[in-house]
Amino acid sequence: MAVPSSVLKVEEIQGRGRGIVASQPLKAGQIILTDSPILLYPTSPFSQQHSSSFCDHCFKSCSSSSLVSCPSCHGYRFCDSTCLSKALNSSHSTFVCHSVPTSIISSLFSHPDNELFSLQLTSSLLAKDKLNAFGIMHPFSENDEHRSVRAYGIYPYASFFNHDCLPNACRFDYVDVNPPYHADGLNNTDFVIRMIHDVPQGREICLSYFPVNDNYSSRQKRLLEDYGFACNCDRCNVESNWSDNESIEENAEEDKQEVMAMDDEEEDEQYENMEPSDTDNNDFPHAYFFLKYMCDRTNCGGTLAPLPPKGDTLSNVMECNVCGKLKSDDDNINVDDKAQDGEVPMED
Ligand SMILES: C[S@@+](CC[C@H](N)C(=O)[O-])C[C@H]1O[C@@H](n2cnc3c(N)ncnc32)[C@H](O)[C@@H]1O
Repeated sequence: MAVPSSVLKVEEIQGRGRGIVASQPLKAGQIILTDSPILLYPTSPFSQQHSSSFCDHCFKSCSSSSLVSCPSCHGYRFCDSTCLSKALNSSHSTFVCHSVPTSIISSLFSHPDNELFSLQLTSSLLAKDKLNAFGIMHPFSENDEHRSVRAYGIYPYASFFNHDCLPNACRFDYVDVNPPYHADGLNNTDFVIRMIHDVPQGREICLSYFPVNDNYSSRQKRLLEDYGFACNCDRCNVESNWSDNESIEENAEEDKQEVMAMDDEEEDEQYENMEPSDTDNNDFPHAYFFLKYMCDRTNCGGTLAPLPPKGDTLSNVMECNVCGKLKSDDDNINVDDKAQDGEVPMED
C-alpha cells in the first residue's frame, strides 16, 4: 500500500505494524498529505431528528433556520439546495433515504474506490472505527471544556500514521472555515497533515491521537483501551519516572528560562534534531515542545504548526489545529486577519 505523497513511504515498523516514514528531509509547515474521507457518518446515526445545526452531507455548521430538509424523509437536513442535490446523488440516495438502518452512511464523497463500496465493506469499516476513524469536532469555543464530535470519518491514508505523545506532524481540517493559505480543490471535510518541525529523511512521522496535554497515566489508559497498545515513546519513557504530582507544566516552567535564552538556531540544533539516544532519562525536550507548539488558549489543547513554507521561505506564523488561532514569533495575529494575503474560498 502506498500513500499519495512523493515525500512519504509506508514501512513496517517493529512493534507498531505499518507506519509512515519520511522519504526525504521534511520542513516545518510542509504539507505532507491531503486526504479525503471514503466514509463520513454522524455521531448519532440513528437519531436523525437531531437538534444540531450542521449539514448532513458536508457537516458544515449552518444556522438551523437555513437548513433545507429532505423533501422525502424530512429527517435529514442540508445547508442549502446545492448540498441537498449533491446528497441525493451520493450520501442520501433514494436507497439510503428509504432504508433507516443504512442511513448510518451519512456521507459518501466521490472516491476512486466507490464502485467497490458495499454494505459489507461499510460494516467492517464501521466495526474498526475505534482504531481508524477520525472525529470531526464541533466548532471550538473557549467556554466549552469538552468539545464533542459531530461526525466520524474514515480517511484511508491518514489512518497509516502511528501515534507519538510528542508528534512531529499534526492534522488540520477546515470544516467551517477556509485555510489561511491557498488550497485549491480542498473539500471542507478533507484533512491536511503538516509538519510541526523539520525532520530528517528516514524518520517516522507520527500524529498524536488526542490532545498532547494529557498526563502520562491517562494517555497510557486511553491508548491501551481505545487503540490496544502500551505506548513506549520517548516522552512516556521519561514521564514513567516522574512522581505522580509532577506535571508537564511544572517541568516546562523550570526549563522556560533556558529555552527563552536561546536563539532559534540554537533551539533547533539542541532539540529538534535530537535522537532519542542523545537524551538521558530526564532531559527530553517536553518543555520546549510545550512552549513552542502548544496553543495557550483556554480549553483548546491544540498543537501549533507553521503555515506552509512559500518556496524555500519558512513561515514564522504558527496555526493551531484546534481553534485556528494564528500566532507569529513576535505576537498574536487576529484570526480574522487570515482572510488577507493568499487565502482562497473553499470549493463546495
Ligand atoms: C491508525 S492505526 C496506525 C497504522 C497501523 N500501524 C497499521 O499497520 O495499520 C492505529 C494502530 O497502530 C498501532 N500503533 C499506533 N501507534 C503505535 C505506537 N506508538 N506503538 C505501538 N503501536 C502503535 C496500534 O495497533 C494502533 O491500534
